[in-house]
Amino acid sequence: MNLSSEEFAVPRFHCEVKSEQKGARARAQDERPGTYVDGVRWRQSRARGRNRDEPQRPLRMQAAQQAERTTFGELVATSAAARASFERMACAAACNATVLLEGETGTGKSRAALAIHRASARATAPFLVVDCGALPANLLESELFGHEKGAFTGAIQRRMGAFEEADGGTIFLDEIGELPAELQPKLLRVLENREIRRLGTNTYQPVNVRVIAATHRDLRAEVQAGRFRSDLYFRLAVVGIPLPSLRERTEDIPLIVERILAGLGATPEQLTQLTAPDFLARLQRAAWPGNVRELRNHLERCLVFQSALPPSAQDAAASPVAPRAVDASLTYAESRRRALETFEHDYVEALLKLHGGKVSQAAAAADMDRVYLYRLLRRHGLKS
Ligand SMILES: Nc1ncnc2c1ncn2[C@@H]1O[C@H](COP(=O)(O)OP(=O)(O)OP(=O)(O)O)[C@@H](O)[C@H]1O
Repeated sequence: MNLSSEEFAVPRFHCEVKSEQKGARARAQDERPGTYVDGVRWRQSRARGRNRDEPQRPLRMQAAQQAERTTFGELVATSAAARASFERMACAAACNATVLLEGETGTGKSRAALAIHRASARATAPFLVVDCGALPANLLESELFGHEKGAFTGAIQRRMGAFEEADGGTIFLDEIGELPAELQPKLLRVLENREIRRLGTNTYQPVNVRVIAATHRDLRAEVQAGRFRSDLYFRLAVVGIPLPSLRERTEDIPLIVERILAGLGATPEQLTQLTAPDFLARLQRAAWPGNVRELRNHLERCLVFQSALPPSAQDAAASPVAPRAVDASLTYAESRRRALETFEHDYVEALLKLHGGKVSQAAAAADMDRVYLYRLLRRHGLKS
């Protein structure tokens, strides 16, 4: 097919090809400038397999594989959507390609990245995490690529960057959608040429690192809006893995609840109480904007308060059992950790509410670092 566009500038996503049950469908992505085939505007085309069985065979194989994989690393699921993601993770582990994990906050992106690394040939080499949203551009550049002594004020000694430290292993670039614009071409270069340049030097050195990136943003929309470089997006999304939100797969909730409670060391009585059909049905009806992380935090609160709390933070805070929050059968350290988690959650939730959702204002009023407040909000599933 000979496609030509009306103008020289084309949309960043020109055409989408999707496999369907009986073949594939290609569809134009943007009305402007439009796509023309022999002078006729083209919107979509379908391609079918040569015989009926041809497209069915891989689909059947895929279905059989999906039926088998209900876990990947510490992630568990039974829904078709999550199992399809697990299959992709397994494929990603078997190769060296760059991976882009896309999903809302708390859907398990960090755990998926670690599990891919652990299942890969690089498992015994380092796994390094860099949060691209946590640092200003100059510090992030040094964090990623390192710096020479005197490269900038305060660079009192030479420092290795994460890419060098992760040599032979994997680097996990969390919140890649927050990568400052000035660093985007630098990361692109690393992905294309597999070489880095420390701040303060003019020479490039080779690196052998597998990149897994994650974002809670719709990165394609960021590209369309001109905030994220399309060439970098395509370099990152060689293997794109979507992680579905919890509300898109409420059938996974019982299994996930069991897994989380076991991990939290729930007693058999607590397990019975918190996996009772009524309680699970309530959990399945809740919204969980913070996804599995929020569900996990809620279950932790249930264990602390020794009660099947209704799945709403406000209800939980108003629970009459709150004053009996101490469980002396736990170690002091564990009990303290859980109480602190609950306090942190409730504090930052109330703080943000008080300041109408304005993070900078809330951080200033609470005398907290804004980046730290963001981190807390994300950890507790209160902000994506
Ligand atoms: N399918 C799952 N099965 C069991 N636990 C899960 C699953 N998905 C997520 N979790 C748990 O939810 C919590 C949050 O996961 P994780 O930190 O990987 O999320 P995330 O998507 O990286 O979040 P963020 O975008 O905010 O960084 C972890 O405790 C993780 O173990």
